[in-house]
Amino acid sequence: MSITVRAAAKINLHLGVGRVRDDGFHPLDTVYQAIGIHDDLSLADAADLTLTTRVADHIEADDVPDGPDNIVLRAARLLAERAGRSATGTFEVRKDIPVAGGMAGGSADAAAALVACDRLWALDTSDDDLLALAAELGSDIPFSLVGGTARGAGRGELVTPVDDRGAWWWVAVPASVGLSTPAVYRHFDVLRPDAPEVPASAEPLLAALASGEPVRLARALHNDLQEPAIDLRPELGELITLGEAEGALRGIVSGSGPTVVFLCDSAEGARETATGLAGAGHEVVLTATGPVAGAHLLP
Ligand SMILES: C[C@@](CO)(OP(=O)(O)O)[C@H](O)COP(=O)(O)OP(=O)(O)OC[C@H]1O[C@@H](n2ccc(N)nc2=O)[C@H](O)[C@@H]1O
Ligand SMILES: Nc1ncnc2c1ncn2[C@@H]1O[C@H](COP(=O)(O)OP(=O)(O)O)[C@@H](O)[C@H]1O
Repeated sequence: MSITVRAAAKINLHLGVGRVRDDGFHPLDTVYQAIGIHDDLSLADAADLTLTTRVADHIEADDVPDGPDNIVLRAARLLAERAGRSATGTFEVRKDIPVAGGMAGGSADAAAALVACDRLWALDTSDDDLLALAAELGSDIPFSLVGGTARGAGRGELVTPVDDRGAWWWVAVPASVGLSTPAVYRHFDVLRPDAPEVPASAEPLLAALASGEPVRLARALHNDLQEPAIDLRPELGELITLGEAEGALRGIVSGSGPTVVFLCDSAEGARETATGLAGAGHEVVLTATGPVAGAHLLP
C-alpha cells in the first residue's frame, strides 16, 4: 500500500518576537498562514526505512539532506518510538517549498510524515498527541499540521485557528541561498538587546484579517525578524522596494527569510507584480493564494 500526504508552505502575517528566554527560544505572538506552495510526501510499505527526494527546478538538490538528518526520518522515528514499533517504509519527498527560505518547508515535510506514518501504520494517534509530537520536533510543525490561518504563542508551537474569510493573493520570491533561522534570531538579539519580554501583539493584524480588505491587511503586516534578515542580506530591502513599485500592496520578509512575499489586491495584481519582478531579472517568482489546508491525505 502507498499513500501521499500534501503539506503547505507557511508565511507569517505577524511575527512579534520578545526577548530570548532562558531555554534559548524567543517568545512569539505570530499569525501563520498556509499558502498554496506544496511539498508532497509518499509513503509505501517496506521492511526497512528509506527516503528519496525530488526537487522542483528552483531548488538545489544538495540543499536537502537525504540521510538520517532529514526531518522526515526524524519524525518517523519519533512516532515509531512512542508507538512502540519500528519505523518502516519507503518515503519519497517531492519538494516545491524553497529550502531554508523562512517558509517552513522542513516543518511541512515533518507534519506530512507524522500524518502518513500514523495512517500507514494504522496507529490512530489523537490530534493532541500528534500536535505534541510535532512541537517536540520543531516550533513551526504544529502549525503545518493545522494549516489555514492561525495564531501561534509560546515559541510558536501553541496554535489556535483564527477567523479568516479572505482569499489572499501572494507573490513569493525565494533566494538561491537560504538563511539559517538560529542565525537570524541571534542577529535579532544583537540589534534589539532591549526587546520587550512580551512580544508585539497580533491583535491589529487579526482585526485587519477579519475585515477581508487587502489594503488593511497590507498595512497591518509586521515582522520583527525583517530588520535582522535585511541587515544580513541588504538586497532583500531592495527587492521589497522593487515589488511594491511593480504593483504589490506590500512586501515583507517571510519568517526568518530570505524569501520575500508580496501581498497583492487580486489575481490580476499578482500576475502584474510577478511579471514585473521576473522582467527585472528574478528567475524564480511563485504565485499562490492563502489560506490553504494543513497536512492532509491526497485521494
Ligand atoms: C522563524 C520562524 C517563524 O515562524 O520560521 P522560519 O522562518 O524558520 O520558517 C520560526 O520561529 C522558526 O521555527 P522552527 O524552524 O520550527 O524552529 P525550531 O526548529 O523550533 O528552532 C530552531 C532554532 O531557532 C531558534 N528559535 C526558534 C523558535 C523560536 N520561537 N525562537 C528561537 O529562538 C532557536 O535558536 C532554535 O534552536
Ligand atoms: N525535508 C526537508 N526539507 C528541507 N530542509 C530540510 C529537510 N530536512 C532537514 N532539512 C534541513 O532544515 C533546514 C531548514 O529548512 P527549512 O525548513 O526549509 O527552512 P526554514 O526553517 O527557513 O523554514 C535546511 O537547511 C535543511 O538542512
